[in-house]
Amino acid sequence: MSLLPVDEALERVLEGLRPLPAEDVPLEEAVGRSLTGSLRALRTQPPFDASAMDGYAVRSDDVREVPAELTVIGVSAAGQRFTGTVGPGEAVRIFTGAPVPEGADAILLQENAEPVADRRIRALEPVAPGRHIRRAGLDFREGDVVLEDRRILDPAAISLAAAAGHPRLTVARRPLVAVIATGDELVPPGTLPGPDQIVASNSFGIAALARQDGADVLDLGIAPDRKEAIAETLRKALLASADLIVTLGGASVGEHDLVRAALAEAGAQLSFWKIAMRPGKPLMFARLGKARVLGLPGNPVSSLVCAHLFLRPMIARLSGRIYAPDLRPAVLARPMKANDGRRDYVRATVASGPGGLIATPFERQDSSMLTTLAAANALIVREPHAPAAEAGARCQVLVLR
Ligand SMILES: Nc1nc2c(c(=O)[nH]1)N[C@H]1C(S)=C(S)[C@@H](COP(=O)(O)OP(=O)(O)OC[C@H]3O[C@@H](n4cnc5c(N)ncnc54)[C@H](O)[C@@H]3O)O[C@H]1N2
Ligand code: MOO
Repeated sequence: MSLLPVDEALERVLEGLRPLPAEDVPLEEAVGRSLTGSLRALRTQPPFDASAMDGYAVRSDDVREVPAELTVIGVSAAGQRFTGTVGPGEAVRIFTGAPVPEGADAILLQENAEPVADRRIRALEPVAPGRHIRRAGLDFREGDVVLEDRRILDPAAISLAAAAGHPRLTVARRPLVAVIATGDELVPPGTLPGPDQIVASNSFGIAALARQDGADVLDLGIAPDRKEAIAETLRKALLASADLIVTLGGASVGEHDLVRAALAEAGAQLSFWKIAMRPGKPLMFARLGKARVLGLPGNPVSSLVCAHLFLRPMIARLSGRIYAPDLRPAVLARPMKANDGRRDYVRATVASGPGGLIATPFERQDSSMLTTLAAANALIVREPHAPAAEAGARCQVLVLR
C-alpha cells in the first residue's frame, strides 16, 4: 500500500483551517497571542517636547559662550510642568521626562553646570539647539499604526500597545486541544502499574507542547481499549467545543488498535491513515463535527515527533500565526545508511562547528525511547530513498530547541 507523503499529509491537515474568531483580552493575558487587525495609537508619544536628561532647560543662545551664568526661575518635573516662559539669561531646573518649558530650546546637563549662588548656576559647556529634547511624537503620533495585523504580541509589542493607550487587545482566540490517551495498559504517573502495565506519558508531553504554542488543553484521561469507550470520549471532546482532538495510541493494525473504528462510530470522516514517515507511520487525520482529529501513534517518540510536524502548524494556523519549522543545513558527524520509502526524522544533537552546524545522530532510534528524544536538540530529516551518506555529507536538520 502506498503511503501518503509527509508534505501532502500536512497540506490536508491544514486545508481550510482558519484563525479562530477574535476575542478581547487584557494586556496581561496577551503575551504570545496574535493581533487581529492592525493597532492604531490612541495618543501621541511623547505627548509634549520632553527632556531626555536631568539638568536645566536653557536658551542655547545664552550658553553659546561659556562659562555663562543663568538665573533658575523654576522647576519642571515629570508629571508637573513649569508653566512660565524661559527668558534671556534664565533657566529652569528640569528632570528626565518633564515637559520642556516655553522659551527653552536645549537641555544643559546637570554635570555641565555648577551652582554659584541661591537660584544661580554657571553653565560650563555650550549646548546646541534641540540637544537632549525628545520632540512630541518622536515615538508615534495619534492614529499611527503601531502594530501590524497578525503581529505576535511579544513583550515589546505589549509595552508599545500600553504606551499607545490600549488596556485590552483583540486577538485570535486560543485553540482548545483535547487530548485522549487510549490503552488498557496505561496508568497515570504516580500510580503503581500492574505487572503488565506501563505509565502513560504521552499526554503530558503533547499537552506541554500545545500549551507552549499557546493552546488551551483539556486532558480527557485514558480511554480503555473499547471502541465505544473511545467514541464516548471523542464525543466528550466535541461537547467541550475542542477545536483539535488528539488521540494517542491505538492507531496501528492490531486488534486493540481501535481509534479508527471509534472515529467511525462517533461519526468522523477519515481523511488519511498511514503516512510515509518514521517514526509515526500510523498517523491518522479525521474531521469530527467542527473539530479536527489527529490520531497520533502510541509510541512516545512517534507521538511527539508527529506533534511537532502536524499539531504545531495546526495550532499556529488556528491562533493566526504563521508557522515555519526551523529547518537548517548541517553536515553529518557520522555516516548514515540508505533510507527506505519513508521520510525519516532521526534524533540527533546539533552543535556549531567551523563550517556550520554538525549533526550527530543517536545510534539507537527505537520509537519507544524518550531518553534519546529528550537528549536530542534536532531531528535529521532524511528523504525517502536517500542513498547512504558519509560523515561530512550535507544534511538537513529540524531544530527542536
Ligand atoms: N503489524 C504492525 N505492527 C505495527 C505497525 C505496523 O505497521 N504493522 N506499526 C508500528 C508502528 S510504526 C507504530 S508507531 C506503532 C503505533 O501503534 P499504535 O498507535 O497503535 O500504538 P499502541 O499500540 O497503542 O502503542 C504503542 C506503544 O506505545 C505505548 N503507548 C501508547 N500510548 C501511550 C501513552 N499515552 N503513553 C506512553 N506510552 C504509550 C504502548 O504501551 C505501546 O508500547 O505500532 C507498531 N506496530
Ligand atoms: O512509525 Mo512507528 O512510529 O516507527 O514506531
